[in-house]
Amino acid sequence: MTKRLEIRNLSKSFSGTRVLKGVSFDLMPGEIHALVGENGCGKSTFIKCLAGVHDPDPGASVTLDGAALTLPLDPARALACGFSFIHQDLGLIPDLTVMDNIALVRGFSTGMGWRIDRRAERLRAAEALAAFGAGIDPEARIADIPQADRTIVAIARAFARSGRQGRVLVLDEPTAALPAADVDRLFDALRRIAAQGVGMIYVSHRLQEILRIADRVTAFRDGVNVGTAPVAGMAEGDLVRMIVGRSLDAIHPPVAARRRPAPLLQVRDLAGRRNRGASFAVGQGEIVGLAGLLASGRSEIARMLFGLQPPAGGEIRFYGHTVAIRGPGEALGLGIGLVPEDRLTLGGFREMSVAANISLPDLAPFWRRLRLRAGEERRAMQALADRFGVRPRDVGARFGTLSGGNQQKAIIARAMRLEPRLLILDEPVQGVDIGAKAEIHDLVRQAAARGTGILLVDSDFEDLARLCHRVLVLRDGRIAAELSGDALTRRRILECVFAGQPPGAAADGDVAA
Ligand SMILES: Nc1ncnc2c1ncn2[C@@H]1O[C@H](COP(=O)(O)OP(=O)(O)OP(=O)(O)O)[C@@H](O)[C@H]1O
Repeated sequence: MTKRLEIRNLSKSFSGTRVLKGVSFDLMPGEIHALVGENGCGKSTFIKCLAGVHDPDPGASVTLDGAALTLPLDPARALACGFSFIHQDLGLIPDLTVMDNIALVRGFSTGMGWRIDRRAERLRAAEALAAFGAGIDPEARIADIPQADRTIVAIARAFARSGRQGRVLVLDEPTAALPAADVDRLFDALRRIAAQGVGMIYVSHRLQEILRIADRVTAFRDGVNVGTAPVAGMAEGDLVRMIVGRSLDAIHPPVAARRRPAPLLQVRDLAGRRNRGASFAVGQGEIVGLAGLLASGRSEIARMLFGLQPPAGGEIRFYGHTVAIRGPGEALGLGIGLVPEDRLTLGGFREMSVAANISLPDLAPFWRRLRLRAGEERRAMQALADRFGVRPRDVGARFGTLSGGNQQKAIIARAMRLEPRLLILDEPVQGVDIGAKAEIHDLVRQAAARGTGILLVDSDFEDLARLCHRVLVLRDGRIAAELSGDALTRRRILECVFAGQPPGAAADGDVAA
């Protein structure tokens, strides 16, 4: 069979540094080919070369269905060739309907007098969606449909835009924001698309999902393809060895149960837009998890405690004193740190250096006699970035040039540098590779061992069960369950999160993790 895509000797350098080093890769029609590797190994750069965003170094060749493509590509030509790219930010307009979102990219059908022909539009959208078998209503608003369906609409829109059935679909962490039940729905749609002959490159750090959906997997390490293998018969450990070159079995010891510690944070009847009265406490040195479905109000609690959203009611006590936290400055002043869920808008400053991003909230230690000791600041930030494994090892680099996972590590370094008394982590290992995840978890444990109280929002229930002393399950705006000791298992968290959901929603292996 002719290969759908055959890439040979693909290299890419930035200012003389080679980040892709002669990569070869191939994709068959109808194949789902996972691309894995540690943060910064070059996955996004590889994809951007195919998308025509980056020009590869001379010497590469790309063949599509047996025909050689002239390099470099540009975005319009990549699209015309039948490449479609689905990024984590789907780029849909939530207030518009499904059909308007699709029509926006390929132009509206017009009838007499150039009026938009809604019936024709509806038909075209229904046609574009039919291939996915998801039964999505073209007239539904994007904001009102499940997360998985939004991804499906984004794929239908990408295919509609390329004006022909897509030949290569590239998905970048498509399940990152999906609740558990939605993952299966998306996977069903992906299998249907594959059955029609579309080849897929599927970038993800979620190894369990790769084992479920992919036919083959390729691992990159430091810009080099270190292996391609069929997924059938593989276990998670095999994937880990492919990615990091060794086994990580010993890195995740479960946290021992502990006696109730001295209270640090006490929250009573905290209400917001989603929360209808949450009451809980976090003790010194305690790691408390918050579990729930997407939009269950977990992140809202994080925002209210960090002063990013005023509570609609309730009381927050910190070290026994009632406090009003009117902004992040006041939160920081109290000793509350946050690693936000959305690192792109709330997290880092892309144009500033990595060092400046880490040191920003507190430069005081480096001011002496009215002068900022820049060299000293940079050395201290370098040491910190090294401790958190930020790559590349140059804190003078622009933050925006770091890979997604390394940006996340830098933001965690920034929050932990201030040694907060309460550290709120909202999806801290999202987009972070398996080795770095183990390191971040170790750092969280170490911070707790020094007495920091940790409030952890995480969609990976396995991680919550391993890392936390207690897990609070949010449902319908309230804390529906509290799990600790022997009851604190992934299975039990799943059951509590999905209680009241349709039967089967909490089936084992159904979690977005
Ligand atoms: N525009 C750029 N300028 C300089 N260096 C860059 C640029 N874009 C990427 N890099 C570097 O290229 C390397 C590969 O980054 P890339 O984003 O491809 O990694 P990745 O495998 O996608 O990582 P992640 O899993 O964290 O998303 C990194 O060291 C990154 O800092």
